[in-house]
Amino acid sequence: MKIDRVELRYLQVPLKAPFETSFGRFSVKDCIFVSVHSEGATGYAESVAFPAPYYNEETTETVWHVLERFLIPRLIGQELELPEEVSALLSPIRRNYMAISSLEGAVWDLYCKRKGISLAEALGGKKREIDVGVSIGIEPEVDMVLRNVERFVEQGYKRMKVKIKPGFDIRLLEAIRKRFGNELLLMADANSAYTLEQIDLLKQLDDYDLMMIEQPLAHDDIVDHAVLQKRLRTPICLDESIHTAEDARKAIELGSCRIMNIKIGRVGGLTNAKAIHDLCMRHDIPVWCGGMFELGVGRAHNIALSSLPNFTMPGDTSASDRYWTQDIVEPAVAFIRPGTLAVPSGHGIGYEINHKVLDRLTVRKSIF
Ligand SMILES: O=C(O)CCC(=O)c1ccccc1C(=O)O
Ligand SMILES: [Mg+2]
Repeated sequence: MKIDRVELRYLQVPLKAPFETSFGRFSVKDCIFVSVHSEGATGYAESVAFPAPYYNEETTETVWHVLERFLIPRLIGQELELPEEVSALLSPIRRNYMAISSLEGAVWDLYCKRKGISLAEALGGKKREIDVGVSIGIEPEVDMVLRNVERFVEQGYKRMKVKIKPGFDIRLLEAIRKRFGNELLLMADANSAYTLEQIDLLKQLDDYDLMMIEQPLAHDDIVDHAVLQKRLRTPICLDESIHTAEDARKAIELGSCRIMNIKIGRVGGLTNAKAIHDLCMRHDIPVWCGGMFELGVGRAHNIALSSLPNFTMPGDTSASDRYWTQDIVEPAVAFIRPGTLAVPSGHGIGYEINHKVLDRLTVRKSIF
Protein backbone atom coordinates (compact mmCIF):
# COMPACT_ATOMS: atom_id res chain seq x y z
CA MET A 1 0.00 0.00 0.00
CA LYS A 2 1.25 3.42 -0.96
CA ILE A 3 0.29 6.28 1.37
CA ASP A 4 -1.21 8.98 -0.88
CA ARG A 5 -2.45 11.52 1.59
CA VAL A 6 -2.75 12.23 5.32
CA GLU A 7 -5.35 14.49 6.93
CA LEU A 8 -4.95 15.96 10.40
CA ARG A 9 -7.77 17.46 12.45
CA TYR A 10 -7.46 19.17 15.81
CA LEU A 11 -10.49 18.11 17.86
CA GLN A 12 -11.83 19.64 21.06
CA VAL A 13 -14.51 17.78 22.98
CA PRO A 14 -16.00 18.66 26.38
CA LEU A 15 -15.98 15.81 28.94
CA LYS A 16 -19.31 15.01 30.60
CA ALA A 17 -17.74 15.90 33.94
CA PRO A 18 -14.27 17.17 34.94
CA PHE A 19 -11.69 14.47 35.77
CA GLU A 20 -8.91 15.09 38.30
CA THR A 21 -5.60 13.24 38.70
CA SER A 22 -2.66 13.98 41.02
CA PHE A 23 -1.16 16.11 38.21
CA GLY A 24 -4.16 18.10 37.00
CA ARG A 25 -7.83 18.50 36.19
CA PHE A 26 -9.38 17.97 32.73
CA SER A 27 -12.69 19.33 31.43
CA VAL A 28 -11.98 19.25 27.70
CA LYS A 29 -10.37 16.57 25.54
CA ASP A 30 -7.95 17.83 22.87
CA CYS A 31 -6.63 15.41 20.29
CA ILE A 32 -5.27 15.11 16.78
CA PHE A 33 -7.44 12.92 14.58
CA VAL A 34 -5.41 11.26 11.83
CA SER A 35 -6.76 9.87 8.53
CA VAL A 36 -4.40 8.01 6.21
CA HIS A 37 -5.51 7.47 2.60
CA SER A 38 -4.34 4.88 0.09
CA GLU A 39 -6.06 4.01 -3.20
CA GLY A 40 -9.60 4.69 -1.98
CA ALA A 41 -9.19 3.17 1.51
CA THR A 42 -8.85 5.19 4.72
CA GLY A 43 -7.34 4.32 8.11
CA TYR A 44 -8.04 6.23 11.32
CA ALA A 45 -6.36 6.91 14.65
CA GLU A 46 -6.31 9.64 17.30
CA SER A 47 -3.50 11.02 19.45
CA VAL A 48 -3.59 10.78 23.25
CA ALA A 49 -1.28 13.63 24.27
CA PHE A 50 -2.82 16.26 26.54
CA PRO A 51 -2.75 20.04 25.93
CA ALA A 52 -0.14 20.48 28.70
CA PRO A 53 2.95 18.28 29.35
CA TYR A 54 1.98 17.01 32.82
CA TYR A 55 1.49 13.29 32.07
CA ASN A 56 4.51 13.17 29.76
CA GLU A 57 6.51 15.68 27.72
CA GLU A 58 4.27 15.70 24.64
CA THR A 59 1.36 18.06 24.04
CA THR A 60 -1.43 18.16 21.46
CA GLU A 61 0.49 20.90 19.62
CA THR A 62 3.83 19.03 19.65
CA VAL A 63 2.01 16.01 18.21
CA TRP A 64 0.72 18.17 15.32
CA HIS A 65 4.15 19.77 14.82
CA VAL A 66 6.08 16.48 14.81
CA LEU A 67 3.51 14.83 12.53
CA GLU A 68 3.56 17.73 10.07
CA ARG A 69 7.31 18.36 9.99
CA PHE A 70 8.90 14.95 10.54
CA LEU A 71 6.56 11.96 10.46
CA ILE A 72 4.12 12.56 7.60
CA PRO A 73 6.91 13.59 5.14
CA ARG A 74 8.67 10.28 5.88
CA LEU A 75 5.52 8.29 5.15
CA ILE A 76 3.92 10.00 2.13
CA GLY A 77 4.62 8.14 -1.10
CA GLN A 78 6.16 5.18 0.71
CA GLU A 79 5.30 1.70 -0.51
CA LEU A 80 4.49 -0.34 2.60
CA GLU A 81 3.77 -4.03 2.79
CA LEU A 82 3.12 -4.35 6.53
CA PRO A 83 2.15 -1.88 9.27
CA GLU A 84 5.13 -3.11 11.31
CA GLU A 85 7.36 -1.27 8.82
CA VAL A 86 6.11 2.12 10.06
CA SER A 87 7.98 1.89 13.39
CA ALA A 88 11.24 1.19 11.55
CA LEU A 89 10.60 4.01 9.05
CA LEU A 90 9.99 6.51 11.86
CA SER A 91 12.73 5.22 14.17
CA PRO A 92 15.19 8.09 13.44
CA ILE A 93 12.78 10.33 15.38
CA ARG A 94 13.57 10.16 19.08
CA ARG A 95 10.72 9.78 21.57
CA ASN A 96 7.54 11.65 20.55
CA TYR A 97 5.84 8.28 20.93
CA MET A 98 2.30 9.68 21.02
CA ALA A 99 2.84 11.48 17.72
CA ILE A 100 4.34 8.35 16.14
CA SER A 101 1.56 6.18 17.52
CA SER A 102 -1.20 8.29 16.02
CA LEU A 103 0.22 7.83 12.52
CA GLU A 104 1.21 4.19 13.01
CA GLY A 105 -2.26 3.32 14.32
CA ALA A 106 -3.96 4.84 11.27
CA VAL A 107 -1.73 2.73 9.00
CA TRP A 108 -2.70 -0.43 10.94
CA ASP A 109 -6.39 0.38 10.39
CA LEU A 110 -5.76 1.10 6.70
CA TYR A 111 -3.82 -2.17 6.27
CA CYS A 112 -6.64 -4.18 7.86
CA LYS A 113 -9.33 -2.51 5.74
CA ARG A 114 -7.42 -3.23 2.54
CA LYS A 115 -6.88 -6.84 3.61
CA GLY A 116 -10.49 -7.27 4.76
CA ILE A 117 -9.59 -8.34 8.31
CA SER A 118 -10.22 -6.92 11.77
CA LEU A 119 -7.51 -5.07 13.69
CA ALA A 120 -7.72 -7.68 16.47
CA GLU A 121 -7.12 -10.46 13.95
CA ALA A 122 -4.16 -8.62 12.40
CA LEU A 123 -2.60 -8.27 15.86
CA GLY A 124 -3.13 -11.96 16.60
CA GLY A 125 -5.87 -11.42 19.19
CA LYS A 126 -8.16 -14.37 19.88
CA LYS A 127 -10.48 -13.04 22.58
CA ARG A 128 -13.94 -12.12 21.32
CA GLU A 129 -14.93 -10.14 24.37
CA ILE A 130 -13.03 -8.23 27.03
CA ASP A 131 -13.63 -7.33 30.68
CA VAL A 132 -13.82 -3.65 31.41
CA GLY A 133 -12.81 -1.55 34.41
CA VAL A 134 -13.20 2.15 35.04
CA SER A 135 -10.94 4.94 36.25
CA ILE A 136 -12.43 7.35 38.80
CA GLY A 137 -11.01 10.81 39.41
CA ILE A 138 -10.17 12.70 42.58
CA GLU A 139 -13.03 14.81 43.98
CA PRO A 140 -13.17 17.54 46.63
CA GLU A 141 -14.89 15.09 49.03
CA VAL A 142 -14.49 11.34 49.64
CA ASP A 143 -18.29 10.98 49.53
CA MET A 144 -18.36 12.20 45.94
CA VAL A 145 -15.94 9.43 44.91
CA LEU A 146 -18.09 6.88 46.78
CA ARG A 147 -21.11 8.01 44.76
CA ASN A 148 -19.15 7.56 41.53
CA VAL A 149 -17.96 4.10 42.59
CA GLU A 150 -21.57 3.15 43.33
CA ARG A 151 -22.72 4.40 39.91
CA PHE A 152 -20.05 2.42 38.05
CA VAL A 153 -20.66 -0.73 40.12
CA GLU A 154 -24.34 -0.45 39.12
CA GLN A 155 -23.33 -0.12 35.46
CA GLY A 156 -21.41 -3.39 35.75
CA TYR A 157 -17.78 -2.21 35.53
CA LYS A 158 -15.65 -5.11 36.72
CA ARG A 159 -12.87 -3.24 38.52
CA MET A 160 -12.69 0.17 40.10
CA LYS A 161 -9.52 2.25 39.83
CA VAL A 162 -9.41 5.31 42.02
CA LYS A 163 -6.96 8.15 41.61
CA ILE A 164 -5.06 9.00 44.78
CA LYS A 165 -2.65 11.71 45.94
CA PRO A 166 -1.05 12.54 49.30
CA GLY A 167 -3.85 13.53 51.67
CA PHE A 168 -6.48 11.80 49.52
CA ASP A 169 -5.42 8.16 49.79
CA ILE A 170 -5.83 6.12 52.98
CA ARG A 171 -9.07 7.80 54.04
CA LEU A 172 -10.51 7.26 50.56
CA LEU A 173 -9.57 3.55 50.43
CA GLU A 174 -10.79 3.07 54.01
CA ALA A 175 -14.18 4.57 53.08
CA ILE A 176 -14.49 2.49 49.88
CA ARG A 177 -13.74 -0.79 51.68
CA LYS A 178 -16.10 0.11 54.53
CA ARG A 179 -18.94 0.87 52.14
CA PHE A 180 -18.42 -1.77 49.40
CA GLY A 181 -16.62 -4.58 51.26
CA ASN A 182 -13.57 -6.64 50.33
CA GLU A 183 -15.08 -8.34 47.27
CA LEU A 184 -14.92 -5.22 45.09
CA LEU A 185 -11.99 -5.42 42.65
CA LEU A 186 -10.16 -2.23 43.58
CA MET A 187 -6.89 -0.56 42.67
CA ALA A 188 -5.32 2.87 43.11
CA ASP A 189 -3.39 5.04 40.64
CA ALA A 190 -1.03 7.65 42.10
CA ASN A 191 0.35 9.10 38.83
CA SER A 192 3.78 9.53 40.45
CA ALA A 193 2.56 11.54 43.45
CA TYR A 194 4.85 9.86 46.05
CA THR A 195 8.54 9.29 46.81
CA LEU A 196 10.35 6.52 48.68
CA GLU A 197 10.53 8.84 51.69
CA GLN A 198 6.82 8.14 52.12
CA ILE A 199 7.39 4.39 52.37
CA ASP A 200 5.59 4.11 55.73
CA LEU A 201 2.47 5.63 54.20
CA LEU A 202 2.79 3.47 51.06
CA LYS A 203 3.09 0.32 53.22
CA GLN A 204 -0.32 1.13 54.73
CA LEU A 205 -1.82 0.52 51.26
CA ASP A 206 -1.20 -3.20 51.90
CA ASP A 207 -4.14 -3.14 54.32
CA TYR A 208 -6.76 -2.57 51.58
CA ASP A 209 -6.48 -5.70 49.40
CA LEU A 210 -5.74 -3.70 46.30
CA MET A 211 -5.26 -5.60 43.03
CA MET A 212 -2.32 -3.27 42.45
CA ILE A 213 -0.98 0.22 43.02
CA GLU A 214 -0.26 2.01 39.76
CA GLN A 215 2.80 4.24 39.31
CA PRO A 216 3.32 5.35 42.92
CA LEU A 217 6.80 6.86 42.33
CA ALA A 218 8.47 9.15 39.77
CA HIS A 219 7.39 9.05 36.12
CA ASP A 220 10.95 8.24 34.99
CA ASP A 221 11.89 5.77 37.72
CA ILE A 222 12.28 2.00 37.73
CA VAL A 223 14.96 1.77 40.44
CA ASP A 224 13.06 3.10 43.46
CA HIS A 225 9.99 1.17 42.31
CA ALA A 226 12.08 -2.05 42.62
CA VAL A 227 13.02 -1.08 46.18
CA LEU A 228 9.39 -0.33 46.99
CA GLN A 229 8.05 -3.53 45.39
CA LYS A 230 10.29 -5.61 47.70
CA ARG A 231 8.71 -3.90 50.73
CA LEU A 232 5.08 -4.12 49.54
CA ARG A 233 2.72 -7.09 49.39
CA THR A 234 0.50 -5.22 46.90
CA PRO A 235 1.71 -5.61 43.31
CA ILE A 236 3.06 -2.46 41.68
CA CYS A 237 1.84 -1.71 38.15
CA LEU A 238 3.96 0.63 36.02
CA ASP A 239 2.38 3.13 33.63
CA GLU A 240 4.39 6.36 33.03
CA SER A 241 7.82 4.66 33.39
CA ILE A 242 7.46 2.25 30.46
CA HIS A 243 7.96 3.61 26.92
CA THR A 244 9.72 0.77 25.11
CA ALA A 245 10.15 -2.99 25.21
CA GLU A 246 13.66 -2.28 26.56
CA ASP A 247 12.16 -0.28 29.46
CA ALA A 248 9.84 -3.21 30.11
CA ARG A 249 12.69 -5.74 30.03
CA LYS A 250 14.71 -3.71 32.53
CA ALA A 251 11.75 -3.17 34.85
CA ILE A 252 11.05 -6.92 34.83
CA GLU A 253 14.72 -7.77 35.49
CA LEU A 254 14.90 -5.29 38.37
CA GLY A 255 11.59 -6.42 39.84
CA SER A 256 10.14 -2.90 39.61
CA CYS A 257 6.59 -4.17 39.05
CA ARG A 258 4.49 -7.34 38.91
CA ILE A 259 1.90 -5.95 36.46
CA MET A 260 2.16 -3.61 33.48
CA ASN A 261 -0.25 -1.05 32.04
CA ILE A 262 0.11 -0.77 28.25
CA LYS A 263 -1.03 2.42 26.52
CA ILE A 264 -0.60 2.34 22.76
CA GLY A 265 0.27 6.05 22.59
CA ARG A 266 2.80 5.95 25.43
CA VAL A 267 4.82 3.18 23.73
CA GLY A 268 4.81 4.55 20.16
CA GLY A 269 2.12 2.40 18.59
CA LEU A 270 0.56 -1.02 18.22
CA THR A 271 3.73 -2.78 17.05
CA ASN A 272 5.58 -1.82 20.22
CA ALA A 273 2.51 -2.43 22.39
CA LYS A 274 2.33 -5.98 21.07
CA ALA A 275 6.08 -6.47 21.63
CA ILE A 276 5.70 -5.39 25.27
CA HIS A 277 2.68 -7.67 25.63
CA ASP A 278 4.67 -10.63 24.27
CA LEU A 279 7.66 -9.91 26.53
CA CYS A 280 5.44 -9.64 29.63
CA MET A 281 3.67 -12.87 28.69
CA ARG A 282 7.01 -14.73 28.54
CA HIS A 283 7.81 -13.42 32.04
CA ASP A 284 4.40 -14.11 33.62
CA ILE A 285 3.67 -10.40 34.03
CA PRO A 286 -0.03 -9.81 33.37
CA VAL A 287 -0.92 -6.66 31.41
CA TRP A 288 -4.00 -4.51 30.93
CA CYS A 289 -4.85 -1.67 28.58
CA GLY A 290 -4.65 1.85 29.99
CA GLY A 291 -6.84 4.73 28.86
CA MET A 292 -6.30 8.40 28.01
CA PHE A 293 -9.93 9.61 27.66
CA GLU A 294 -10.05 8.24 24.13
CA LEU A 295 -12.83 8.99 21.69
CA GLY A 296 -14.30 6.01 19.84
CA VAL A 297 -11.43 5.55 17.40
CA GLY A 298 -8.79 5.36 20.14
CA ARG A 299 -11.14 3.16 22.16
CA ALA A 300 -11.48 0.77 19.20
CA HIS A 301 -7.68 0.49 18.93
CA ASN A 302 -7.54 -0.26 22.68
CA ILE A 303 -10.23 -2.94 22.40
CA ALA A 304 -8.43 -4.67 19.51
CA LEU A 305 -5.16 -4.69 21.47
CA SER A 306 -6.95 -6.05 24.55
CA SER A 307 -7.96 -9.15 22.56
CA LEU A 308 -4.38 -10.46 22.94
CA PRO A 309 -4.08 -13.34 25.43
CA ASN A 310 -1.93 -11.71 28.16
CA PHE A 311 -4.46 -8.88 28.66
CA THR A 312 -5.84 -10.85 31.60
CA MET A 313 -7.00 -7.94 33.75
CA PRO A 314 -9.85 -5.47 33.08
CA GLY A 315 -8.57 -2.33 31.33
CA ASP A 316 -9.52 1.36 31.41
CA THR A 317 -11.42 0.73 28.20
CA SER A 318 -14.76 2.10 29.36
CA ALA A 319 -17.80 2.56 27.12
CA SER A 320 -18.22 5.81 25.14
CA ASP A 321 -20.82 7.13 27.58
CA ARG A 322 -18.26 7.18 30.43
CA TYR A 323 -16.93 10.47 29.04
CA TRP A 324 -18.94 11.53 25.96
CA THR A 325 -22.48 12.65 25.26
CA GLN A 326 -21.85 11.84 21.60
CA ASP A 327 -18.95 9.84 20.18
CA ILE A 328 -17.28 10.17 16.77
CA VAL A 329 -17.93 6.49 15.99
CA GLU A 330 -21.07 4.59 15.04
CA PRO A 331 -22.29 2.68 16.86
CA ALA A 332 -20.95 4.14 20.11
CA VAL A 333 -18.75 1.79 22.16
CA ALA A 334 -21.25 0.05 24.45
CA PHE A 335 -21.44 -3.04 26.68
CA ILE A 336 -22.87 -6.26 25.26
CA ARG A 337 -23.37 -7.34 28.88
CA PRO A 338 -22.57 -5.31 32.00
CA GLY A 339 -18.79 -4.78 32.14
CA THR A 340 -18.17 -6.61 28.86
CA LEU A 341 -17.25 -5.21 25.45
CA ALA A 342 -17.29 -7.24 22.23
CA VAL A 343 -14.13 -7.23 20.13
CA PRO A 344 -15.44 -6.05 16.74
CA SER A 345 -15.09 -8.45 13.83
CA GLY A 346 -15.63 -5.80 11.12
CA HIS A 347 -12.71 -4.68 8.98
CA GLY A 348 -10.02 -2.55 10.64
CA ILE A 349 -11.13 -0.91 13.88
CA GLY A 350 -14.66 -2.20 13.21
CA TYR A 351 -16.48 1.08 13.84
CA GLU A 352 -17.71 3.66 11.32
CA ILE A 353 -16.87 7.34 11.65
CA ASN A 354 -19.75 9.75 12.25
CA HIS A 355 -18.47 12.49 9.94
CA LYS A 356 -21.11 14.98 11.02
CA VAL A 357 -20.01 14.77 14.64
CA LEU A 358 -16.35 14.77 13.59
CA ASP A 359 -16.85 17.99 11.59
CA ARG A 360 -18.62 19.62 14.51
CA LEU A 361 -15.71 18.86 16.87
CA THR A 362 -12.96 19.92 14.43
CA VAL A 363 -11.33 23.27 15.23
CA ARG A 364 -8.53 23.04 12.62
CA LYS A 365 -7.76 20.83 9.63
CA SER A 366 -4.85 20.28 7.21
CA ILE A 367 -4.18 17.93 4.33
CA PHE A 368 -0.70 16.66 3.48
O1 LIG B 1 -10.54 6.26 31.55
C1 LIG B 1 -9.45 6.53 31.06
O2 LIG B 1 -9.33 6.83 29.87
C2 LIG B 1 -8.23 6.47 31.96
C3 LIG B 1 -8.08 7.66 32.81
C4 LIG B 1 -6.75 7.63 33.54
O3 LIG B 1 -6.61 6.86 34.47
C5 LIG B 1 -5.73 8.58 33.14
C6 LIG B 1 -6.19 9.75 32.58
C7 LIG B 1 -5.33 10.75 32.21
C8 LIG B 1 -3.98 10.58 32.38
C9 LIG B 1 -3.49 9.41 32.94
C10 LIG B 1 -4.35 8.39 33.31
C11 LIG B 1 -3.70 7.15 33.85
O4 LIG B 1 -4.07 6.02 33.56
O5 LIG B 1 -2.73 7.30 34.57
MG1 LIG C 1 -1.96 5.52 35.22
